[in-house]
Amino acid sequence: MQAKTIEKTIIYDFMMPWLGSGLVVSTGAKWTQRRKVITPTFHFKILEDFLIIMNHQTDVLIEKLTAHVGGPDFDIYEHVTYCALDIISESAMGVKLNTQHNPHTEYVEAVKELSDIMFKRMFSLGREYKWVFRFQKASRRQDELVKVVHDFAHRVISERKKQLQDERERQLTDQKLEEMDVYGKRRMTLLDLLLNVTIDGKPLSDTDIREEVDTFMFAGHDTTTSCISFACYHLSRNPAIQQKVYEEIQEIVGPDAARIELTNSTLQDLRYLDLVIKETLRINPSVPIFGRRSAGDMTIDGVPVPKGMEFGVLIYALHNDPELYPEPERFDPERFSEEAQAARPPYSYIPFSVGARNCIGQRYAMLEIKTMLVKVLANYRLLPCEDQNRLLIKTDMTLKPVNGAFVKIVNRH
Ligand code: HEM
Repeated sequence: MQAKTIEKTIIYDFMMPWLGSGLVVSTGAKWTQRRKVITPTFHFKILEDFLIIMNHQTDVLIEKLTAHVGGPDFDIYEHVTYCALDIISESAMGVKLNTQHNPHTEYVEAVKELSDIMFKRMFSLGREYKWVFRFQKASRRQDELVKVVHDFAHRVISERKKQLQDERERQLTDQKLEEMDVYGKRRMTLLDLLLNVTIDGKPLSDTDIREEVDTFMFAGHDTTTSCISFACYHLSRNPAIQQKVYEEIQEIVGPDAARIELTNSTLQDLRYLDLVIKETLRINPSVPIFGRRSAGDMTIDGVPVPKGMEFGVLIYALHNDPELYPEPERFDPERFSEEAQAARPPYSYIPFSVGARNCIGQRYAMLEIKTMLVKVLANYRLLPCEDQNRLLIKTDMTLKPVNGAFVKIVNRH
C-alpha cells in the first residue's frame, strides 16, 4: 500500500455534541497537541495508581458476584460494565460513582443512552442529512442527555479546581497536592493532569478539559467491558483453557490470588492469560470497525483511492478471515503463540488500531482486563450457560452481546 495521511470520517461528527473535539474526534494540529499532553496520563507510574483503583473496584465486583454462586445463568456483562464505569470515573475524574452499588444514577443512564443514540445516527439512512435529525424526537433527547453529562463534568472540574486552589493557598507542596484517599496512597487522575498542563503557555479551558474527560468516559469502559465479559464467556465453554489460566494464576500470583492486591509486574508475567485476551479480542474485537477518510490520493493493493474517499476498517472481518485464522469461530489462544504470530502478515491483528491514531488507552485497558479476569478466575470457576442463552453479538459503538454474556459460577474454595 502506498499511503498518504488519512483523516477521520463523517461518522465521528455524530460524537461531537457529547465529546466535542476530544481526542477520539479531533484532527490536525488540535489532535497533535492534545495527544502530546494526554500521553503522560499513561505513564507507568500513573498506571500503578490506576491499578490500585482497579484492584479495589474488582474486589467489589467479586463481592457482588457471590449472589450468583451455584445459581442459574446470569449476565456477567452487566456486572462488569458497572465495575468498569467505577474504575474509569475514578481514574479520569477522581469521582467515585459507586455504580456497582447504585447502578441507576442519572449520569450513568445518560452515558448509556447517548452511546445508543449516537450509534443509531451513524448507521441511519438519513445520515448525510444532518439537519433532518434536528426535527426528530431523538435530537431533543440527545440535547437533554448531553446537558446531564456536561453539567456533571463541569461540576467535577470546578470542584477539583477549587480544591487545588484552596490547597495552593495553604501553600502546600506539589507532592502534597496529590490526594490522600481511602486506599492510603496518593493518586493522580486524568483531570489533575489536564488542570496542570499548558499549550502555548496557556492552560486548557474548562470546555477543553471536559471534552477529554468525556472522551475517556466514553472510550474507556464499554471497550474493556466487552473484552472481559466475552473472555469469561469463552473460558466458561473451554474448561481446559480455563484450567490452564487458573494454574498459571496459582503459579505466578500464588495461592492467595483470590484476595491479594495485584501488581503490575505480576500481571505482566501472566503470559498464557495474554494469549487468552488476544484471542478474545480477535474473535470479538471490542471496536469492530473504525472509519477513515483518505487525505490524499493513494493506491491500496493496486486499487486507486482518491483523496476524500471514506472507508471503514473492518477489524471484525479481518480477525475472522478464515485465510488468516482457520476455523475462525473456534476459540484457540495458541493462535497467538510466537511461532503462529510470526507466520501471519504484520497487520492481520489490529484490535487497538495501528499508527499515530492507535488506542492511547491500551496499556490501561490490559491492566484492567487482567485484574478483573485474574480475580474472577481465582475466586470462581466459570461454567457454560444453557443453550438458549448462547452468545449473540451486535455492534453498537462497541461490540456487545444482544441479550447478555451468560455464565454460571461456582466457588473455587
Ligand atoms: C479492550 C479495550 C480497548 C480497545 C479494543 C480499544 C480500541 C481502540 C481503537 C480500535 C481505537 C481507534 C479508533 C478510531 O480511530 O476510531 C481506539 C482509540 C482510542 N482509545 Fe481505545 N480501546 C480500548 C480501551 C481504551 C481505554 C480503556 C481507553 C481510555 C482509558 C481508551 C481510549 C482511547 C482514545 C482516547 C482513543 C483515541 C486515540 C486518538 O485518536 O489519538 N481506549 N481504541
